[in-house]
Amino acid sequence: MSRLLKGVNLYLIGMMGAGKTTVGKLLANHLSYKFLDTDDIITQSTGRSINQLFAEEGEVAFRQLESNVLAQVCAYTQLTVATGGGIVLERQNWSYLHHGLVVWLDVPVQLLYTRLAEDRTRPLLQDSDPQEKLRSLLEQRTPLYSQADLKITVTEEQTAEEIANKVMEGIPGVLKQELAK
Ligand SMILES: Nc1ncnc2c1ncn2[C@@H]1O[C@H](COP(=O)(O)OP(=O)(O)OP(=O)(O)O)[C@@H](O)[C@H]1O
Ligand SMILES: O=C(O)C1=C[C@@H](O)[C@@H](O)[C@H](O)C1
Ligand SMILES: [Mg+2]
Repeated sequence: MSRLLKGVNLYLIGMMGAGKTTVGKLLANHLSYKFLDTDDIITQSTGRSINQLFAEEGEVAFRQLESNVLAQVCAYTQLTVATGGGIVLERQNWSYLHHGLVVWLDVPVQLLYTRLAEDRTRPLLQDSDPQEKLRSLLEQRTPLYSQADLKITVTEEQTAEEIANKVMEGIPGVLKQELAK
């Protein structure tokens, strides 16, 4: 499969809690690719947590950092990249994402909420009604996530390994479509 992909990067997009980081690491193993996480690169390079960056610099500055990181990452090949949930918001980011193959992990709000209920590391969820916040963010972003090359619909009972396998099974179909263009 990694030969079929010819080193083309795999970008995982989707809401916070969708499993981009968890599934991305497994996919990197399957493909013999390196794994990168744009959120991790930002926190490591700034020495600050995502919460700190949102509080001290604001979301706009965070989005700029995120775009800078993506621009640098896409210069490399053989990468599986877990992106931040909001990477799809900046139009310019799509020109970077489309250098590679873009996979949307589509997870229902109820499941996102269950996974993140105890999590305090996602600043956008520090809201009086986090479930409603997730619903409205997903509604707003669905047209953007839909620009992915491959959509994987995730259900509650699927393990991360099963989801990674589903992505692997979906890749040849996307490559065929690309060749037919
Ligand atoms: N298939 C799965 N089954 C059960 N739990 C999962 C699954 N995938 C991910 N999780 C759990 O859900 C939580 C969120 O997953 P993860 O951090 O991978 O999401 P993410 O898409 O990277 O989120 P963010 O955009 O905020 O970085 C983690 O606690 C992870 O262990
Ligand atoms: O969905 C979002 O906008 C975010 C998701 C996370 O990955 C982080 O990038 C940050 O918490 C913002
Ligand atoms: Mg993540």
